[in-house]
Amino acid sequence: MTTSPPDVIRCAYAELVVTDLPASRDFYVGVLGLVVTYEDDEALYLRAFEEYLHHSLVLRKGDLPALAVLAYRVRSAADLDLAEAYYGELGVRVERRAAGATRGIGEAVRVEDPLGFPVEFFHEAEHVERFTQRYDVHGAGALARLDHFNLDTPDVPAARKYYEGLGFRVSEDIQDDEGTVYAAWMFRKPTVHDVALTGGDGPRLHHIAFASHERHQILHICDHLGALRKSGMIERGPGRHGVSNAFYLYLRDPDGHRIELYTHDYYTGDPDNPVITWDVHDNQRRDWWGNPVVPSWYSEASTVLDLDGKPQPLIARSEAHEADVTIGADGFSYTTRQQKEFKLGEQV
Ligand SMILES: O=S(=O)(O)c1ccc(O)c(O)c1
Ligand SMILES: [Ca+2]
Ligand SMILES: [Fe+2]
Repeated sequence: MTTSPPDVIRCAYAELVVTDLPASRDFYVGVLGLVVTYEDDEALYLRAFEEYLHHSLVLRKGDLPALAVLAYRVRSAADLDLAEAYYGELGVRVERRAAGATRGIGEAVRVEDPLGFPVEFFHEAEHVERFTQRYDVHGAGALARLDHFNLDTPDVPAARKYYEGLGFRVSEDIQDDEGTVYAAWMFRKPTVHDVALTGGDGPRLHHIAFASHERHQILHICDHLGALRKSGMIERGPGRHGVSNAFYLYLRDPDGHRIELYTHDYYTGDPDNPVITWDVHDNQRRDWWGNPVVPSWYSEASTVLDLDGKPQPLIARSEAHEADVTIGADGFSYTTRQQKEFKLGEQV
């Protein structure tokens, strides 16, 4: 590459296609408590309480549940020209979008990246009220901000190299002793990740995650779903991750899109931040208490659209799938107590 990459600050918003806007509003606003910046019959523009840009999530009505775009904020308007040149040199499809092409977002560059994902780079965006201290509207399950995207992609080392080209650094990854890489977490903002690469058939969106400040907010959302008799929307957790150390919960929205609620990972901002590599057979890597990862978490993910709104064809992962290597939902693995012996986990 001769051109410099755009200076990415952080993951900034995602646009999901949903089939039933009122049902989605009941979940994202009624249960998750996200703030409606703007809504009409076609779309909902939502933000979490600490966010002052127009939105961090767009839900657009459509026939096929899918990811329409992942957006990263760049440091300056000049980075849009860098993005256009960088992706032009990569030989992928590049579109320049005028300010307002997406409500609340300024001029942008939208690409089909080398991994097959629709990705947008923007700098300008409309500022709206920041609800950081609007405790009068927070509610018990208040979410603070968008934290990361998690992407299913067949070749994790290739995806890692592509994101390193964009200036992302690895904070943690999962490997085996033959060097197969099952997942990697990469960041621009000084937390564990803005993007995670999960080895699997792709391109697919595995999840998007919102961060809360405290575990009790995540637990309240579990209780709230119970009160609505919608506890079935809980797919995995609540629990404590090994990777990232975050307390987590995974929900499936009315269309099956996976949303993670996440709190308390750690600071990664120094240049010598140590990389943590986990053994795929360590059953505390994905859940610090060793709870099994439910099979659907390994196998299911959202369709991804190209820039014409058409589903991207999938490329099958050729390396081993983590779910197989750990024999079902983490069925056989070891804990530090039983070094190298296998602990028979619960089969779910
Ligand atoms: O399950 S893992 O501990 O590997 C994990 C860590 C951080 C995440 O954001 C995640 O989705 C999954
Ligand atoms: Ca705390
Ligand atoms: Fe996550």
